[in-house]
Amino acid sequence: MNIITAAQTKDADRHTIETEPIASVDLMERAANAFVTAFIPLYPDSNTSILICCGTGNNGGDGLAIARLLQAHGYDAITVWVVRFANSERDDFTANFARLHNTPIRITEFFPGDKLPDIDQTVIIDALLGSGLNKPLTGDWLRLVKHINGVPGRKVAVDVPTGLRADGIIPDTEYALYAHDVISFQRPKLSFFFPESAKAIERFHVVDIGLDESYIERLPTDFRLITRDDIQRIYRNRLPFSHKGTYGHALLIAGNTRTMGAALLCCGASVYSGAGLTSACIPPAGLAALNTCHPEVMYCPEEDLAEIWGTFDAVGIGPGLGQREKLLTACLGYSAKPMVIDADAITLLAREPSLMEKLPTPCILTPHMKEFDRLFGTHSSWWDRLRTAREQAEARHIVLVLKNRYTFIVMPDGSVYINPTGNPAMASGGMGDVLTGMLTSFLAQGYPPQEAAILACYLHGTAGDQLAANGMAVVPAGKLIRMIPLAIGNRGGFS
Ligand SMILES: NC(=O)C1=CN([C@@H]2O[C@H](COP(=O)(O)OP(=O)(O)OC[C@H]3O[C@@H](n4cnc5c(N)ncnc54)[C@H](OP(=O)(O)O)[C@@H]3O)[C@@H](O)[C@H]2O)[C@@H](O)CC1
Ligand SMILES: Nc1ncnc2c1ncn2[C@@H]1O[C@H](COP(=O)(O)OP(=O)(O)O)[C@@H](O)[C@H]1O
Ligand SMILES: [K+]
Repeated sequence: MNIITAAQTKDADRHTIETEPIASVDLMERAANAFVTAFIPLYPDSNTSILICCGTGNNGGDGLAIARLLQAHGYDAITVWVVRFANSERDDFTANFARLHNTPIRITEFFPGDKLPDIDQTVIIDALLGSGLNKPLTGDWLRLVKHINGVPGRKVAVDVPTGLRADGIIPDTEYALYAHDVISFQRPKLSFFFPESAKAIERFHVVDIGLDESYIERLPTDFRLITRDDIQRIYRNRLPFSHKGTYGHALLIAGNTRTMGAALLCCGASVYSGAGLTSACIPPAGLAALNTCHPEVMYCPEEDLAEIWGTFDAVGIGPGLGQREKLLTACLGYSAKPMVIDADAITLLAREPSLMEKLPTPCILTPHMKEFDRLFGTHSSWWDRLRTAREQAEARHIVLVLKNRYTFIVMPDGSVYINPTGNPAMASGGMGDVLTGMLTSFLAQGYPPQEAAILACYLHGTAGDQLAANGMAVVPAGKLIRMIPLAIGNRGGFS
């Protein structure tokens, strides 16, 4: 799914108005209806007291239409504020302002410098500014947003929280409204996927407002959101006459005395992700544990590595490797084969940059933020970090899996795939080791690196999401492994 900029959204808006055709005020009505349909299940009590704060642009116009529609749905404790801090108003705002006068809803207008009354409503809907934001909040706007942030009510933003940029860098210095819920139109905005947006968003929902989808999908963009459709398209069913040889042999080079669990986790993840065979190159001290936890996995002694290297279809190296990191240097000297490089092996790359010149094709690197900065230098924002990732992936023809709440998969052509699955219950040690096992497994099964990365990241998150939906507040990595076959079986979606 294409993620588009605010300017492209405006363009899709214009295109839909011209070609559907639909009057712009009717499109606003459709957007407001879509908002209300998503809002009601979140806040079903129609006695909820609601304050709707509206600017005088289209975001404010949406707010006025939402007020009228909520009232028609039986919400009868609605108050509307209209803030006239700008000199102008949009036509669709004007039309909806007139329509609101035919309802019993009370409207209070505020002008620059006005004292702001206390807010005691349970829910505050933010329709002040949306994707039209073009400068930081200052003056009366800033004062108002601080006032709203200071009250305990739940905040629900229309399209984008006021003050948050829809795309581009999110400077620390810019203040924004903090929304518990954002109900966004047609597409999530690119900024929602950056950790810096946490100051403005607790969670977001996306509603279809009927813009021309085929037009949107044709718009040029470097950013795509992975969807379940992608998984269904990419995943290849296991065939009736297939056998273990059909699904490749994955080798995991991992583990050390204190971190043997990392090796067990990534080996288990490889087995459960469907590799025909999985071998582990671990210190002998881990053998009893390996055979107990994962009897499916074979042992590859370190000293045999060079000799049997040719039998593997893909190699993952790094989790819990510790001092055995030098094995990476040896591996990069053998014949090239699909590789996943993670954790301690990434740290070694950072210490010995000449090794970066020897990366095989295809190769997937899976750094979290600290590993990424160790490798490519410190970055002051995620936007900068992503720019570096794109430059590096292109220059080195590698796939970079930049792990986070929303993992960015950066492809060798510089395009970025954003993974939406996963949740904070997964924020615990070993989760990345599982991902490395999954990636190596899919590479061994013959998926190209781009597809392996999309499958592994999405299904890793789906497995965690399903466990969280089953009520697990914490999802340990070992538990997640067992859910992988079901995540695959359901092709990335549980109903
Ligand atoms: N296709 C869609 O998705 C649809 C979108 N729709 C809705 O339209 C919304 C976008 O509306 P919008 O373009 O009128 O801009 P909006 O956000 O209301 O701001 C108003 C004006 O404020 C100004 N301004 C900017 N920054 C400022 C600042 N820091 N401090 C003070 N002023 C500032 C700036 O004016 P300027 O400075 O350029 O004069 C800006 O134009 C979108 O979020 C969605 O809710 C739906 O109705 C239907 C379909
Ligand atoms: N809050 C979260 N939401 C979604 N995914 C998460 C969250 N926290 C962690 N993860 C996922 O868990 C993995 C953690 O990887 P990493 O930091 O390398 O863990 P470890 O080194 O302990 O194995 C990543 O794939 C990341 O996307
Ligand atoms: K808003």
